[in-house]
Amino acid sequence: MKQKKIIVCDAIHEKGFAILRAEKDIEVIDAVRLPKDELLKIIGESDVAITRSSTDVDEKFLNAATNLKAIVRAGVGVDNVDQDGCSRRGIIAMNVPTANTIAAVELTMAHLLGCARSFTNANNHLKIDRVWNREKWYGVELCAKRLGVIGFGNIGSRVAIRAKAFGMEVVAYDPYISASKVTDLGMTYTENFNDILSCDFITIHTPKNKETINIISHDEIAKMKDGVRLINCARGGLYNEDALVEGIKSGKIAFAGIDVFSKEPATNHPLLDLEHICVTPHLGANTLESQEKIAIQAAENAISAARGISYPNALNLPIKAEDIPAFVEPYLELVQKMGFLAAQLNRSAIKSIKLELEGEIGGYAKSLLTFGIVGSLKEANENKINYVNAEFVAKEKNIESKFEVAASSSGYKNKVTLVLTTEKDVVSISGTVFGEDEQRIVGINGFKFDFKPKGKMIIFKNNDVPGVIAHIATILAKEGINIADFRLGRGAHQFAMAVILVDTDIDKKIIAELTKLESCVWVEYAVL
Ligand SMILES: NC(=O)C1=CN([C@@H]2O[C@H](COP(=O)(O)OP(=O)(O)OC[C@H]3O[C@@H](n4cnc5c(N)ncnc54)[C@H](O)[C@@H]3O)[C@@H](O)[C@H]2O)C=CC1
Ligand SMILES: O=C(O)CCC(=O)C(=O)O
Repeated sequence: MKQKKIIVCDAIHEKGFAILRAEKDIEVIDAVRLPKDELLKIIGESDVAITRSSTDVDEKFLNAATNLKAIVRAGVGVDNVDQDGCSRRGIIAMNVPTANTIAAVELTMAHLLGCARSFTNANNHLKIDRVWNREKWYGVELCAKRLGVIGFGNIGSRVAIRAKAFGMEVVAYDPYISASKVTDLGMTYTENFNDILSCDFITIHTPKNKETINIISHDEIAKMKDGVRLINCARGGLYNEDALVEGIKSGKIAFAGIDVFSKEPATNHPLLDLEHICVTPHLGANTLESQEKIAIQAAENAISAARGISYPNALNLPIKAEDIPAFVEPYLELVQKMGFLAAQLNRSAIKSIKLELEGEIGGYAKSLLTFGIVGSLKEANENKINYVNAEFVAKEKNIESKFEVAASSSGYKNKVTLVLTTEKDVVSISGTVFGEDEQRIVGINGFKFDFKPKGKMIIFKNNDVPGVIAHIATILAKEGINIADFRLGRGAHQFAMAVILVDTDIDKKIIAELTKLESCVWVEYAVL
């Protein structure tokens, strides 16, 4: 029997190795101590790789991994795994989502206490400098202080519960959960990010993605209380690191507790030169218990994948290609993009996802719905949602998912409408495919359009009065934003909607300016 090769690229608990070595059909390659350029020379032999945050699964890695079938990220965050690159090469990317939750929660609590009492500094002062100075290290109490929690998932919610036990008042910001998940715990849920910025302590527990990178930067720090204390045990770069350095140097930030850096290992980072900070070298998951659990799960999942039996927590497993005729394929991609767009236009806890299908495409409603769910939930659940678990995750979150098939009545041969209902609003997006693969969005909330689902776009709903286009164009021109395309949809009533495709990223300030226009009903920025 030919053995399958599983390569372990980063340190995992010995129990994981023991599980791998016990299987006769598995050959284990221990590459833990191998320099990363050497790893690339041997990765080509392996069927499955187990990695942690020290190995970037990037273009270089994937180009060298010519025989790889699956990669198991032994942890939660998959921001260092190029999932699209994996999909393009047919490599299944998996993670181990909850085994290190408690470890990360408890390190966050340590940083929270460290931020309050500076005991890491006092420790260094006494042990290294041999100075007994009880006056320099006055702290503050957690009790009766406000803690802002950004991201109320597995880790954020547990940090909040522990902080509450310390007598803290917790305010949570997470647009992708139901408010009751927070309020049922006797905490405050907010949709207004400024409520977080006004807290005494702030901690972040979101994935790292385009929406969360720099979620706290210079402007946000400027709005904070003097003497605020900030913790980041999620990912480097969620707090802009230059802004952190500036804020700590100026004294605006009294103390920071930082476990993660934009570029790791971070042995020469300007944050390390500052006094009012406690840093740890990405230790969030490093407890014996967590590493044992992760290693066991990672090893078991890697074995299943090597044998082709199952791909637990697969992030990118596609629906069986042979069951899908060629004309349906672009619709799968289109529906996923429509879900992703709808979720960006309607950011709130999702209640239901419905597909309305016209034409022959109706015969593939179930597969299309899976892709629609993945698209709709991707933004808030990027670590967890995949084609395999989409329905299950939706059910677990009490999200109703359904479809309706009707005879073609709109004049299109095939048309799909995705209706996303959240606690805040209902957004419907219609799409079709022209020719073999010309995907088009043909409607948003009943307004007719015809544009490609691709790129950076501002969606602007307004009162249908003269001068609106000129006002928008003036604001964008002032900011040096080039308009690539401007599509207008007019409704039967007094409203109109514009889709403005732009060449460069749009920051929050521009959206805020557009919101202030008298004609504006709502405006959102989305990227597909
Ligand atoms: N320091 C370390 O060693 C560790 C770090 N982590 C990091 O912690 C992160 C969170 O982990 P979990 O809690 O297990 O993930 P999770 O998926 O359970 O929770 C993430 C939460 O963030 C929310 N979220 C997404 N986008 C948001 C936004 N723009 N604003 C506010 N909330 C948003 C989601 O709705 C979700 O509730 C991981 O993505 C990982 O990067 C995780 C484990 C260990
Ligand atoms: O890989 C590690 O050890 C860090 C864990 C982590 O950051 C994660 O699980 O997201």
